[in-house]
Amino acid sequence: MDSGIQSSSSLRQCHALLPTAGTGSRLGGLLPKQFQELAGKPMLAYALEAFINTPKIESIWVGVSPSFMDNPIFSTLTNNLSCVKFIASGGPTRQETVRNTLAAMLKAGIPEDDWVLVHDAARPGISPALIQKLIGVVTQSGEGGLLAMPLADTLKMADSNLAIAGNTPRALKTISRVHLWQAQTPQMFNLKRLHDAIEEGIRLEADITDEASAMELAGSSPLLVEGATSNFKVTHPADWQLMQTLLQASAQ
Ligand SMILES: Nc1ccn([C@@H]2O[C@H](COP(=O)(O)OP(=O)(O)OP(=O)(O)O)[C@@H](O)[C@H]2O)c(=O)n1
Ligand SMILES: C[C@](O)(CO)[C@H](O)COP(=O)(O)O
Repeated sequence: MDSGIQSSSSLRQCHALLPTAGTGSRLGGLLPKQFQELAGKPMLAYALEAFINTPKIESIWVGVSPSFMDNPIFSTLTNNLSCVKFIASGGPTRQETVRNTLAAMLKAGIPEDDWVLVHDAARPGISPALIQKLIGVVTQSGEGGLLAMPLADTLKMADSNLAIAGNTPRALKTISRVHLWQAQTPQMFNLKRLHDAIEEGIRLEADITDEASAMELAGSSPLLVEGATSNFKVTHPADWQLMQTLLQASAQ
């Protein structure tokens, strides 16, 4: 990886953005999940290392909750690598953290036309090969895209018992899974266009749960690039256990 953040106007460079201001409420624990130790190191370290080890990534911007900025974990995670910037841009929602970090990147002089790859700190199964695959498809087509997986299971619509604790919901109908994909990250878009799309989504109070949904709202049709099952999001305790087993096995 190059150490600076200079971009030439003739070449659109790629930057990573890791939102890390979540509280990890569904996982639990004393610290937000991205700072908890998973198979020997903080979960955030896996995603950081994958981007640091991807040669096409020029700089990495980590959106941190202002209350965590003083945490010594950040300098130990990267050995003070100058291409990794920790920004006090965390907001109350994921999309606000991403929007604030994009704004900080623009303010710091990253060219508006450069690419940004937004990746959940809670997806430690990402690898340089997968990041490179997304960069290859997106830069070749010139259009934004995301890693995603075609749905493998049969999909059921449940009745409203889902909302009532202790009740077993019933299937009302089966939804066709043809054309259905599960969105992963990274999600790669033009920096300024993504910033503006999320800004607009927030203004409209739209249900934008990932970067692609903000871009869809703005009229784009992002490319779906097949990811990997191992790139799942660590959300619940069972995900943590499974990821720990996978990471321990791959370290042997
Ligand atoms: N206000 C927020 C909320 C989430 N995130 C980040 O967005 C990614 C995906 O979010 P998720 O896995 O849902 O994390 P949490 O919001 O922390 O989890 P929970 O909903 O269980 O509290 C994580 O890297 C998380 O740190 C963020 O930067 N700012
Ligand atoms: C961005 C994401 O990981 C794509 O699947 C997902 O939408 C994040 O959702 P969360 O509810 O913030 O975990």
